[in-house]
Amino acid sequence: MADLPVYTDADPSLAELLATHPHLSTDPLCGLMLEGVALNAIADALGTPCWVIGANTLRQRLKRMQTAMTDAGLDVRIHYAVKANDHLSVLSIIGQEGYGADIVSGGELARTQKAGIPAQRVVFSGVGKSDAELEHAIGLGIGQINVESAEELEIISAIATRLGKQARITLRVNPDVDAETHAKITTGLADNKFGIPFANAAALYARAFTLPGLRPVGFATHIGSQILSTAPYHAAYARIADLVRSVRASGLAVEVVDCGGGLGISYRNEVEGQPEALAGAMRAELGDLGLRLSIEPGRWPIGPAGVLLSSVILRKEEGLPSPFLVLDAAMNDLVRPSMYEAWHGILPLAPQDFSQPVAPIHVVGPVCESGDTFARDRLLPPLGRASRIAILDTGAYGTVMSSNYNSRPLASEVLVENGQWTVIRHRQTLEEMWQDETLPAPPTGKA
Ligand SMILES: Cc1ncc(COP(=O)(O)O)c(C=O)c1O
Ligand SMILES: N[C@@H](CCCC[NH3+])C(=O)O
Repeated sequence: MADLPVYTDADPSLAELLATHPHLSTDPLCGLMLEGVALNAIADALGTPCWVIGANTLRQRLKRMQTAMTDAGLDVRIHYAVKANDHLSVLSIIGQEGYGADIVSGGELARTQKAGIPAQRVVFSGVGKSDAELEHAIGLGIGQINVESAEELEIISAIATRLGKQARITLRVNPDVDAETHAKITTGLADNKFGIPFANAAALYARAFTLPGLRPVGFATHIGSQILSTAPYHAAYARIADLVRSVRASGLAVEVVDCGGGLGISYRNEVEGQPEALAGAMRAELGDLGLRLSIEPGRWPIGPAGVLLSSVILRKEEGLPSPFLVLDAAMNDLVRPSMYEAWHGILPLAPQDFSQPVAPIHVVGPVCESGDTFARDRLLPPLGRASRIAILDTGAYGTVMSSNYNSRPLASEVLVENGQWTVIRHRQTLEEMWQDETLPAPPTGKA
């Protein structure tokens, strides 16, 4: 793996995007295909916008992660980060394949249970777990709680004692390491809200052994998301290894280290994070300590597996320096470009569009914000009203970050598996959008 992301000024061409997305292909009659299924057929049946996830891509990428760990001689448990894509169909694949889950809320915990992932395979992270969430998790016998503050340690001890249970905990340590990613998704710097300050971790770990209702088993760390270099992983794990050695020297047992998630993918032309390099960092820094290791990947396994299908509502070019392609998908569907200036590949669906000359165009949604922009000056063939496109690499942090902004219904979702496609969520109806709202009761008497 190249240690640094490779950026060039040029956007990848349509052919290059196809080459870097092996689950996508083009057919001379059907156009763009995902895992052998024509995306136009899905859009014909369900309309757009519509999310499509390739189950085999998800399975293969998880398997590649597990194999990378095994090949490095490591015993590593994979806890899929539910926040990346929490659909029950996705979670049931995770459960069937024998992986565990990393959760950050009671809602995510409930989803893992509904999808059949045993509570013992679930790890609970997060900087502010409510009492009710902790009670539920401890009551279920959750596999591990990653404690993120001194106060939370006391709260968990009190709740577990009240329930007559032992909570298996690690301390999530903030190693103060720069993950070299977007500031909004950096979590391992000292002034980020996450984790226990490195300098306090050993003393707090010792305190955990003195509190009732706790079974301290080790440490966790997670330095951020969309990480493309292995250097930050080495730096973070080296610090955790130092911590393990020093608390062991003081006579305390350390059984596990949870190495977090964060491995990045190639959205534009970056070299994607390599599980083998991650495994190498884990082995180099933590491999000789006799620990059981785990990871919490979200984006890497599922990001590339998904696309968002959309149709062009119209083209707007009169009197403009640069034309606009207005889609029926918007920032309420996929917020990443507006929130992080994220670059997502865009491919046309029609077969003939792959051989047309390309020209720059701004690609926007219909929401009333200028930030509702998917791409600026994107080189695309001459698309117009009713043309369809796929926005790539939207399997992670896509549907889960959708909203009803501008009273736009949530889009439908499809799972492709073994050449077949199934609707896994129908487009939200207007009634479903407002079903939880109530009108104030009419006044009953005179004022
Ligand atoms: C604690 C924790 N674990 C795992 C993840 C998953 O990260 P990613 O999707 O980048 O693998 C996150 C998100 O950054 C997280 O906060
Ligand atoms: N939502 C972010 C990732 C956040 C990771 C969670 N801690 C994204 O879309 O890139």
